[in-house]
Formats: sequence, C-alpha cells, structure tokens
Amino acid sequence: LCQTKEQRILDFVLKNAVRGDPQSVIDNIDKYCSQREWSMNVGNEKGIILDNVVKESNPSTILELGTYCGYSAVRICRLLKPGVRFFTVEFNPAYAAVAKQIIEFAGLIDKVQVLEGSTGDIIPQLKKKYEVDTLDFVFVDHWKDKYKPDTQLLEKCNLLRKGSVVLADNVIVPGAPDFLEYVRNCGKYDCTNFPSFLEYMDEKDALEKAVFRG
Ligand SMILES: O=C(NC/C=C/[C@H]1O[C@@H](n2cnc3cncnc32)[C@H](O)[C@@H]1O)c1cc([N+](=O)[O-])cc(O)c1O
Ligand SMILES: [Mg+2]
Repeated sequence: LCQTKEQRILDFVLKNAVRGDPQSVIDNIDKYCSQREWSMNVGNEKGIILDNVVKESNPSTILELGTYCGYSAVRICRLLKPGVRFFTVEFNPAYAAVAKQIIEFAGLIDKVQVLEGSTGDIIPQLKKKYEVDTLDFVFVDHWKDKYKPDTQLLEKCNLLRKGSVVLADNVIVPGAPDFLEYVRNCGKYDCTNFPSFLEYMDEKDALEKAVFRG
C-alpha cells in the first residue's frame, strides 16, 4: 500500500511513535532511516547542533526552506515557547502531505504553518500575506542550488535584521559552494562552520551558521 519511501516513513511513525511526543517521532524516523531506508532528514548528529543553535537564538519567528517529511520542523518546534511562529515551505504536494501528518502526530501542528509552494514565490509574500516583520531564524535545507539565490531574496525582501540567524544544512555533502562563498565573503554575515556527519552515514558533512550584520 505504501508506494513511496515518504509514505513508508510516515507509516512507521504512526505505528511505532507515541502520539503527541515529538522526541519519539524524531527517534522513530531516525530508526527507520538508519535501519531500513536512507532518507534526507537532517538526522540526529546534525540535529543536536540544530537544537543548540535554535536554543541559543531563542527565536520568535522562524522560516524553514524545504520541509520534506517534517523531521526538522518537529525538531525545531519541540523547542519553541508558546506563541512562536514557524513557517516551513515545501513545493512537493506529496511531501507536504506527509510532513503535515507527521507534524500533527507529534502534536505540533498548531505551531507550524506549512506553506505549499516554491520559496521563490512564497518568500516575497511573507511580509504582506503572512504578516511577518523580520525573521529571527532561517533553516535552509532545500535544493542546494537555491541556497544562495533564496538567501539573497530574503535580504531583498528586508526579512533579515541585525542578528538574524541563517543556518544551512549540507555545506559539505551534497555541498552548496556558491552559498558558502557568498555568505563568507559578501561582508554581510558573521559565519561559523559546525563540522558533523551526513545523516545515517559516516561521511563528513557540516552546518554553516551565517548571522546577518544588519
Ligand atoms: O538534496 C537534499 N535536499 C534537498 C531537499 C529538498 C526538499 O525541499 C523541497 N524543495 C526544494 N526546492 C524547493 C523550493 N521551494 C519549496 N520547496 C523546495 C523539495 O521538494 C524537498 O522536499 C539533500 C541531499 C542529501 N544527500 O546526502 O544527498 C542530504 C541532505 O541532508 C539533503 O538535504
Ligand atoms: Mg539536508
């Protein structure tokens, strides 16, 4: 019955995780993807770094680019205080549908707005249509060739303020070389690299934190 990997991941969560318990959802996705089918969730090693950067940023308005199955949305939202707004953008309807069900099962759907569409279309709508002033935290984990153009679009739309944190996954594997070169050399960001490992593999990967200077 489960035709896609994403549906199989959802099915495993619904069968094995505890409803309303975000940590058990995270643990079960990691269990399935490390034991059965690899999948491009940020995973637990990089996930712990993500947790720490979110905690230290204490953000009120968060944007995620590339929801996929909702693993990082659950990871981030389980740490947020009530009233925080979390937007996540996904243009694949099948992935968005799985993500919504996983976020719902984790008990976090009230904190999350899954915006279906392309980041290029949705980012320019955030201020007027979604009443966003500026973003405190952006997690970038979509197609790697979109990291740089979408970061520049966030700047163009005045969505970043002094201290806004842009945290990007996969800056080693698959890599986002034009994004890294841009944030490290354009003079608008203070950058920190967090070496880690590719999800469910022994390969090296890293996160890059780029704090907007305003
Ligand atoms: O390719 C990777 N991620 C791409 C993720 C892409 C996700 O973001 C959405 N998307 C893309 N542009 C979009 C524009 N607008 C909206 N959603 C969009 C796609 O529909 C998908 O759900 C990846 C690959 C590996 N890897 O080892 O190969 C490891 C990782 O951690 C990864 O994140
Ligand atoms: Mg990734």
